[in-house]
Amino acid sequence: MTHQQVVLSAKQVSKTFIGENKLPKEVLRSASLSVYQGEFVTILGQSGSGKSTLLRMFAGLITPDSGMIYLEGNLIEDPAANVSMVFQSYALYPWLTVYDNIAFGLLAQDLPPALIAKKLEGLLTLVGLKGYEKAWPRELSGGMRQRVGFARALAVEPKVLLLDEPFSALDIFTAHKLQADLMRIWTSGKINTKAIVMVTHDVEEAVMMSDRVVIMDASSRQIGDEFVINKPREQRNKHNMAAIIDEIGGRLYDKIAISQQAS
Ligand SMILES: Nc1ncnc2c1ncn2[C@@H]1O[C@H](COP(=O)(O)OP(=O)(O)OP(=O)(O)O)[C@@H](O)[C@H]1O
Repeated sequence: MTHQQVVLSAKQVSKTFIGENKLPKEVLRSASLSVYQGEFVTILGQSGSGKSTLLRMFAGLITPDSGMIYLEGNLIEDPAANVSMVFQSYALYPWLTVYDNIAFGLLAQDLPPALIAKKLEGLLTLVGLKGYEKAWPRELSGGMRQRVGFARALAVEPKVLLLDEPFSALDIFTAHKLQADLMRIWTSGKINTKAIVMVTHDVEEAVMMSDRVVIMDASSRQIGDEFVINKPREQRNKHNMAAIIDEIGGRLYDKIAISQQAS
């Protein structure tokens, strides 16, 4: 895997929201993060530290007050067509079948139904949804719904896939199965996606899946520590990754303690 070429980057982005109490809340302060070709980067950090805000900026869903977001050198200012997002809550359309949910982005591009069917054939098999095309989201388990979420995101062949706690609503067995399937798809070379950025609270999940884990620092409101995970994924397990899981968990704990003291 080559990591030289930057695919996605946040350059000194800042964001202040006006909270429900009408007071400004600074969430990001000149934060920067570059994601390289072939990289799976995970953002960890305490609740409210701005992880999802940064992820939504990468998708073009939130505009920074200052700073820039670039996808392959092009400024992202609006919802980006080449970027797909998967949400914790699945965010499926309940009035559409599994197939139509997955095809939604392609239908929006006005592609002919036969071409859409051709494009989706392999994907349905890849994500384990073959035979479920006519089902309704309400008929599916959480794991299967999230498979639809992944398939819908991948159907448009995004350059970048953004994952906002995609496994956290699932039981641990379903989550592990889906994580393994995503890893298989990601490393299979069958998708054209160049980089994945995930937000999670689960340190073990981050270490098992990522090439690099970064921590959003709630005090500086920037990306703080970074950990490169060099061990090949197929050789990683809970035991041989225990030291790095502990180190990152400890660092995270320290950051939370520091920011709680400051507030
Ligand atoms: N549109 C908005 N309007 C006002 N405040 C917002 C908005 N979006 C986010 N916030 C606030 O900004 C802060 C950071 O939110 P964000 O969702 O980015 O954090 P997070 O690190 O992803 O948190 P969590 O881990 O709990 O999901 C929070 O205090 C949140 O309430």
